[in-house]
Amino acid sequence: MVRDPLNDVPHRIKDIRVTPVAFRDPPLLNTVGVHEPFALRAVVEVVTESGLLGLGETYGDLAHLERLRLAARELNGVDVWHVQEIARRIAVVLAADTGKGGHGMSGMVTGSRTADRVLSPFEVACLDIQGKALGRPVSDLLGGAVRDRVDYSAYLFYKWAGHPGAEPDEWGAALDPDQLVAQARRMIDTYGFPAIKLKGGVLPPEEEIEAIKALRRAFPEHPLRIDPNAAWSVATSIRVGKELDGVIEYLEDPTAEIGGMARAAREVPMPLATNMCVVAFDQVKSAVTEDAVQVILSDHHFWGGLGRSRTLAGVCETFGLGLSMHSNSHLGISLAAMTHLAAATPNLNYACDTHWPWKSPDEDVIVPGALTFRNGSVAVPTAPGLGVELDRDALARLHEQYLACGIRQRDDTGYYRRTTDPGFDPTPPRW
Ligand SMILES: O=C([O-])C(=O)C[C@H](O)[C@@H](O)C(=O)[O-]
Ligand SMILES: [Mg+2]
Repeated sequence: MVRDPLNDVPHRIKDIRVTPVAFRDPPLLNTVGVHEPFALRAVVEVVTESGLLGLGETYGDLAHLERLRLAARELNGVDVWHVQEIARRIAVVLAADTGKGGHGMSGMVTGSRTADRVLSPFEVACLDIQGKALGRPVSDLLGGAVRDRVDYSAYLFYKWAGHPGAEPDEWGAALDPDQLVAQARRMIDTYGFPAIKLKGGVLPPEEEIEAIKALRRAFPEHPLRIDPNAAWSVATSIRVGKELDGVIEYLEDPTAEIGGMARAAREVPMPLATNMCVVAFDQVKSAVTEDAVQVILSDHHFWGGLGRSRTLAGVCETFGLGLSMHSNSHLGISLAAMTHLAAATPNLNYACDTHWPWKSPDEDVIVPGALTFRNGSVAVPTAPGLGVELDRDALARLHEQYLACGIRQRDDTGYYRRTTDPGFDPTPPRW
């Protein structure tokens, strides 16, 4: 007899645990400041009456944690197949939420929807359980993998040699083109990444243009991108865009807002990409009408999970937009989710972002071995669900680290002011 796992055992939610964790993070510079010594994440565990465990990962800022816990209390008894009911309950409980408080992006992504950010880890955990119930990988639940490996890009950052007052880290300083090329060389030698992204908006644009040109000379075959997180005026964006004609595959968020991006897009020769001015479905219409962006970087952490990210992919396909993938500092549960999503998204036509190389290999919440990089790509897990297993000892260690580190909200600007320049003002446009 063929077992019908959908019907013979209900997979109703019995318990949800939300555990904040902290892991070491190098002093990576961006236009709003610098990464603090620890990055925060939250691990969401959903347990069903049938005894299955699903995993999700999301931001670890205190305001977000409080919302996750509020939402978790509403979800007991819901069947993990009823993600729409989960979304409805979360929308109801957050209806009066003004969206205030950090959520892990240090002010760089501000327009995403609170309910979508909260839904995401629960949805991923439910998909993990659904996959385990059926004995199928999450990519199968999303329509099936169209590739068995997912490409990621080398995500370069300007950085200090070490955190103020600490020893230099293993990567050392990267504050000029030669040091960035050395950073890229090391990252590509180690991981094999087929594309390169530079986090810009840190130094005057002329210096960042020189860095991109140095990367082009050193890596003639690698597609390149630069992302100043809207640090430039429209005029500066146009100047840099023209200067980098034929050098970069896309220019990511050179300037703020759909209107600014639209004006820049009319003048620059390459596609403009965004994970800042189109971060929710209600922003797509004006972006398309104004032809403000040609590539959207999806991110299941703020688009409301993997299912809604597949919907975004359909929207991009409909309007002829390119699709790439954004990341923040993350652990293995997120990497697994990103990999399943990318595998099951045929029109994801760029190497995805990942902060993975910046994380110490000995710090994660999953049992090592499920996700490995080869030639810049990760094999799509084929085990049921996400295909990763929670390492409880590691979770406890990183939770202790969270309690000890004292950081409760990502604050790149505050850290930069405290350590370097009390008068630092990241208000865009900086150039
Ligand atoms: O593409 C992006 O905008 C990002 O990756 C945002 C991140 O917060 C990045 O700027 C960082 O880690 O500093
Ligand atoms: Mg970006």
